[in-house]
Order: sequence, then C-alpha cells, then structure tokens
Amino acid sequence: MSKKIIKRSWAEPYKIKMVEPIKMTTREYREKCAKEAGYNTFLLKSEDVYIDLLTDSGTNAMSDYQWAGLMMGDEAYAGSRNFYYLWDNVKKYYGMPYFVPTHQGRAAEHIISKIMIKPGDFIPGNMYFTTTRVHQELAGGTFVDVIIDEAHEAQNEHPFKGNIDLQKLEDLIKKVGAKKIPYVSMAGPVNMAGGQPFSMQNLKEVYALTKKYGVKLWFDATRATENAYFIQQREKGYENKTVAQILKEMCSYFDGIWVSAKKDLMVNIGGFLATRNKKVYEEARNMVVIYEGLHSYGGLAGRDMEAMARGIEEMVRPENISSRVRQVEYCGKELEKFNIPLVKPYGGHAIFLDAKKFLPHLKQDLFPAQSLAAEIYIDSGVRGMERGLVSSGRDPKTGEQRYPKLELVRLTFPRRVYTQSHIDVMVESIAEVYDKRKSIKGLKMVYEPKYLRFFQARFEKIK
Ligand SMILES: Cc1ncc(COP(=O)(O)O)c(C=O)c1O
Ligand SMILES: N[C@@H](Cc1ccc(O)cc1)C(=O)O
Repeated sequence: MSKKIIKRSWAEPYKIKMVEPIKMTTREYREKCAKEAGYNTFLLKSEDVYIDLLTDSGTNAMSDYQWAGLMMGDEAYAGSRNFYYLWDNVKKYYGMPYFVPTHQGRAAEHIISKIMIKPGDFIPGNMYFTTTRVHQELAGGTFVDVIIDEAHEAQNEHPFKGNIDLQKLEDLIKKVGAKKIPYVSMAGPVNMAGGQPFSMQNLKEVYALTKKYGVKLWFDATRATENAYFIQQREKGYENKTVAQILKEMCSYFDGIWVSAKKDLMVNIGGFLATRNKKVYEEARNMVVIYEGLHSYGGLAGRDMEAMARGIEEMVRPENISSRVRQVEYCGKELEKFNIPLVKPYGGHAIFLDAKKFLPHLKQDLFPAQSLAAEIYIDSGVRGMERGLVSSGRDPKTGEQRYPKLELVRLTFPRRVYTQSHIDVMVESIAEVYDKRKSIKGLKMVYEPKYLRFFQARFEKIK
C-alpha cells in the first residue's frame, strides 16, 4: 500500500511560452542608479532592475487566452462587444448588476468619492490606502481608521487582521452621526496592513451594524480573490466552498465595489466600479464621460476590456489563486530561515519586511523602510517599495507628518512572472543586507511633492 502523502509542494500551474530577458548589473552601477533616483525605488528605470517586486499592479503575465482576446478587441467608440462581455462577467462573478469601466482603480475611487462624499463627512475604513484616502480627502472628507488594533502590530498572528473593530465603528457613528458617514470603506486584503484579509464573520457583523444605522458599505475589491482564498483556508464553514462562491457571497453584503483590475484580473491596465444602487450607477455613468471617456469604455480600449473579462474567469480558478498565495508564502518561509523580521501572517500579494525591527538603530525620522528598500536594490537589483512614514504623508489640515506604527518594505509578487529561483536569489540578498544592517545610516528627504509624496520624493544618504 502506498504511503499517504499529507502535504505536497505547490508548483506554477502554467509553463513559460515567451521570455523577457533581464539585464544583469553590478553593485557599482546600482549605487549610481540609486543615487540618481534619489533613493526612491519608484524613480528607478525598470531596465536597471533585476527582480521587480515594486508592485503586482499591471505587472502580471497574461495567459495565452487573454493575449488571444486582445485580437478580438471591438474598438468601436460606443457599445463595444467587449464591454458587454466584461459587464456580464462582473454580474456573474461579483454579483453586481450595474457596472462602469474606468482606466484604473483610482479613477473609480475618484468618481465614487465625488459622488458620495460631501465636505465635512467622515469615511471609516479598515486602514487607509494612499490613493483611496487622497480622493476621499480631496472630496472634503476625513478618513477614520477603524481596523482592529492587531493590524498595526507587525508580528501579531491574528488570522484576520483586516477585520473592522465594530466598537470603533459604532463609536464613530454615535459621535458624528450616521448622516455624516456616506459609506464605510472596506478593503480586503488590506494592502497597507501587509495584505491581511477580513473574515466573512466580521463582514456580516459590519453589514448588520451599517444596516442598523442606515450607512452604506462599499468594498475596495481590488484583491478580493485573495481575501476569498484566505477565508476558504482559515474560516470555519468555508473550507468546502469555492473561491468563486466566497467572492460572490462577500460582494453580496456591499452596496458597491471599486476595483483596480491591474491586480486580481491579471491585466496590464483597467479598473471599474460596480454597484447594486441604480442612482449611484446613473451618476457614475454620467460622470465617467467627463473624466474617462464614454460609459462603454471608460478610458480603455476594447481589447483591454476583453483581457479583463477573460482575467475574471481565470482569477477564481483554484490552481491560479492558490499558487499565487503559496508563492508569497514560500518567500516568507525562506526569509524566516534567516530570522528576517516580517509582517505575520504572510500577505496575499506581498511579503512585508518589518523595517523597525530590521533596523532598530534608526529613528523613524531617518526613514528606515525607505533606506532598507534602497539598500536591497543596491545589493542585488531587487526592487521593493517603502510602506511607512513616507507613504503615510502629511495630515492635510495640520501639515504634520503622520507617523504610522508600521514601517515596512513591501516585496510584491506580480502574478505568473517570477519563479522559485528568483525568490531564492532575492532571499539571499535580503539575508546579506540583514547581516550588514548596522552599516545603514538612514536618509533625509530633500524633495517632497504635495500629493502621494512616496511616488516622487527624493532623498540623500546620511553620511
Ligand atoms: C487596494 C488598492 N486600492 C486601489 C488601488 C488603486 O488602483 P490603481 O493603481 O489601478 O489606480 C490600489 C493600487 O493602486 C490598491 O492596491
Ligand atoms: N495599487 C498598486 C500601485 C500603487 C502603489 C503604491 C501606492 O501607494 C498606490 C498605488 C499597489 O498597491 O502596488
């Protein structure tokens, strides 16, 4: 009788059909590049990057099915066939009857914020996201963080660190009044918390609370498939449900969703908003023609919408979503072999290094995460992103810097792009930087743009 295999390794559920060569560089060359980029990984040229873990946004490898779909683009100005196919899939997989395409996620955030928020409003959410919050603020609103406290603790192993703290939410509703809250903004998994999911139980409770007070509930469903996968893996009662069923159930509690299609849908560009609220839909459908283009293309080509529609079908496939998350998990486990401090549990889209623990000798004003991201790039050409003080920015009212508890470097995995050997090389580089961590002295900011400063800020090394 054969021995029962308890656990098998995962492997990529695809094979490589076309390759894109990457440039190999020297440390000396990368030192020059980093300096020229003001020690900001967003300002590096991509051709100078070896393994690009800046983001999983628009950097995914499309399947042959998606590439074939590009040839089926109906590039009519109005009423393209691809638009209707995409709309059908939004209905089928997200369960939302009304749909408006946009060129990417923040365009949908802009439109929702403009429609729903009045000056003086408050928007509670499970931790801020940079683009989401800036649109809420530009519309005159104030974002209020109502995520559970555990989410702000890097090493806390709570399985659902994306949960909303119901007490914090109810206290806010009582304090400012339901009329001042246009909607609760829930994201899953929570990007800035380290890619942490919320549970279905928590969602149901948030839904009941918002219903009680007559407050709307909206969902940043950009990586909702990953959240659904974590629910399947971690929450009792969901182990036998498919990711597609869980996604649909999640969406059933929301009034509407916005999505950056550049993530779950595995395309290079695209976004949308979808809702069950006809009035909001009609306003959004009208507003999109001012900012994006006609409501049947929203700034996208017909072929882009075709790739998105096909991407929706692929994103929920069990082998796709599990290999995606397990690749991140593999990276986390390898890093832990070198005692590298990480956010736990591992995220859905990324591994987050805990820069406060990695560089305990640096005060937050010396930008430990920004410094660490730059050092990793210099060591090996691996590009990550700062998610700490720089990303947090300034309070628009007081102008003071917002000091976040989490000071992190994000190493984000584009879908279907890198192999296990890339991860091994990246892990070795981080282990090497960890060995030399005491030599890192920090950075000072020498240029600071007004909005979303992390994208364009420049730094100099402290000597
Ligand atoms: C959770 C989340 N919401 C919204 C956005 C905005 O999407 P986009 O980059 O497509 O504008 C992003 C990425 O920027 C994101 O990660
Ligand atoms: N949404 C993308 C791109 C992005 C990156 C950083 C941001 O703060 C905003 C947008 C990401 O999370 O990677």
